[in-house]
Amino acid sequence: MRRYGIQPVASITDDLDIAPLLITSVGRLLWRYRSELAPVTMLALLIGTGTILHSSYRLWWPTVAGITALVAGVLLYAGRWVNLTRPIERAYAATATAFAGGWLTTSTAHGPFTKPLPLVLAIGCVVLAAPWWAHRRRRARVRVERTLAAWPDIAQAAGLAGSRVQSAIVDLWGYRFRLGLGLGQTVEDAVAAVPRLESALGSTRGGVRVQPVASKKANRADVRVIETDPHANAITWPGPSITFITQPAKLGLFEDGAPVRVPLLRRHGLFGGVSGAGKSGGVNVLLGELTACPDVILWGIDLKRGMELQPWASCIDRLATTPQEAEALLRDAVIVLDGRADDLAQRGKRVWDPSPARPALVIIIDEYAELASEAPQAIDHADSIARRGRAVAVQLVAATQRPSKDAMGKSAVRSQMDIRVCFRVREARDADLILGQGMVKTGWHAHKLDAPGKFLISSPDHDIPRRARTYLLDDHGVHTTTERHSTHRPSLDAVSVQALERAAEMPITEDAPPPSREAEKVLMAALRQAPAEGVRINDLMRATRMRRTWVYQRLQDLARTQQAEQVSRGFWRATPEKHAQ
Ligand SMILES: Nc1ncnc2c1ncn2[C@@H]1O[C@H](COP(=O)(O)OP(=O)(O)OP(=O)(O)O)[C@@H](O)[C@H]1O
Repeated sequence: MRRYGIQPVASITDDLDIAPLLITSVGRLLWRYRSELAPVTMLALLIGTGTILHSSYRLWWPTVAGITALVAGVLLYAGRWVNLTRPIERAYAATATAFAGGWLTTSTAHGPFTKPLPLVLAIGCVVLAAPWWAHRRRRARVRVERTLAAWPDIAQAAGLAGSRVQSAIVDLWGYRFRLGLGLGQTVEDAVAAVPRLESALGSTRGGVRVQPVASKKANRADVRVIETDPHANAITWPGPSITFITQPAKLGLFEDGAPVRVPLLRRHGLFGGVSGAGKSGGVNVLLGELTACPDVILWGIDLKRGMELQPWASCIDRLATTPQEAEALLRDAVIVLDGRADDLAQRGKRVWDPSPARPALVIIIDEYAELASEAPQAIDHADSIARRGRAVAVQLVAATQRPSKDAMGKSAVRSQMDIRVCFRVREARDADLILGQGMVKTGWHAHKLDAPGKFLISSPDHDIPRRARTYLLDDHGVHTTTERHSTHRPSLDAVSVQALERAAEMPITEDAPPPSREAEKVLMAALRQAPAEGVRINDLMRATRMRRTWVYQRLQDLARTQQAEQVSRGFWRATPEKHAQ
């Protein structure tokens, strides 16, 4: 009994020990549920502040009212700055601020416990708390914060002990966080830890991606956890995202739901991937965007008898469906290019700024490999456009299954492609052909893309292998888009038209053998006689009586063998050393 008799004393002592523990636990709970408790905290703060203001600064109520109106207005109109991206979120923030500020203003003047202020506050808090508690993004953010709070344990389990979470962003599709890697850990270590991370973070298999960060810092990695896959279903094209080619076009969505924005002006594009991977789908989206621009004129080459591009015919200014037509089209594109180059030189300008009156010329070539095999002459022109077209806004977009050297004809075309869109390829190394040598090794695994329309993009703005999916523009979509856009198509500008007319009048063909050989002699002589500042291409054309393409091609050849050099833009002469020899 005695033993039991001392029990209460012992329990009092225990209670005293437990008190700080209890306070810490309650504190921890309050901190853990701070987001859910925010409306209660707000209510307490308002009563406290109202009491202080009423007792000591009663006359300040107009200031409180003014600040309230200002903050509510700023939230409503500029809430984006504080990550309130949706209008409904901004409206909520402004309403809550107006209510809290209005209540505080009144209680500053009359006292927080003056009737009916307590009742108004209670009702207001309950009404405003409901959307707060229900808000999906807030709840997701809290869930992610709680998951990442356990990061040291997760990192330990995944073999990344010592790494830290530096920042996290929650979006519609999941969340991503920036990882500061532990001493000596690399992005490759983080990539290798992906299956363990998936398990430790409780995500689905394949739901975690690790990427190097854009700044290329070796001790950082971006981890993306996909909870809802935006690529699970086809994403319908939402309509054109641009009205001028100067704006970046949206081609689809990345896995985090972010749009794939690509500036198109002064860039050549290559779309590659196996049959059925979605190249034509990608080209359709591109056409949907470009046909919405009144400062772009479109030409097309489709040697599959127009199967792919014919549906766009009403928006395409010129469509070639046979090798002969393709060759003529590209030859004319080079003439346009030269005409524009001359026009710029005369105006003392360096680049052609597209406008509806002077549109950019974009040439879409479906199945480029077929062009290379069926119209090899055309490849010379394509090569010329790829090399010199950017400044004058004459651009190429080529789609092909496998852009090998054979299929692409001259390799210059491939190397000049600034935007590479790689759909699924059969073998890993094929991605190198589309994206560039060595890309597969650095994580550009296009062979792992698992659905049509999924792609990797490499361009000056996208240098990280992030999976994306193009929007889907079905036949009906193409039909309605062409109907809508065909009424706003521009015509070819006067400079280009005149260049084409002049060329049509010129009797000499560039591939007639005897005059060509004669012309080569004349060209070399003219270069040798050129003054120190060189001779203009126009003068060389006149002297040789050959077209610009021919002259330009020979000059390139002579430059390669160091027999001629470009002194300044458009001025050439024979290389002095060779001349002296
Ligand atoms: N973004 C996408 N989302 C969903 N499905 C798509 C997408 N893109 C393409 N597809 C589907 O994949 C099929 C094949 O696509 P597409 O014709 O574009 O492939 P391709 O690479 O051009 O093939 P080919 O080289 O044989 O012309 C389409 O019929 C379409 O149903």
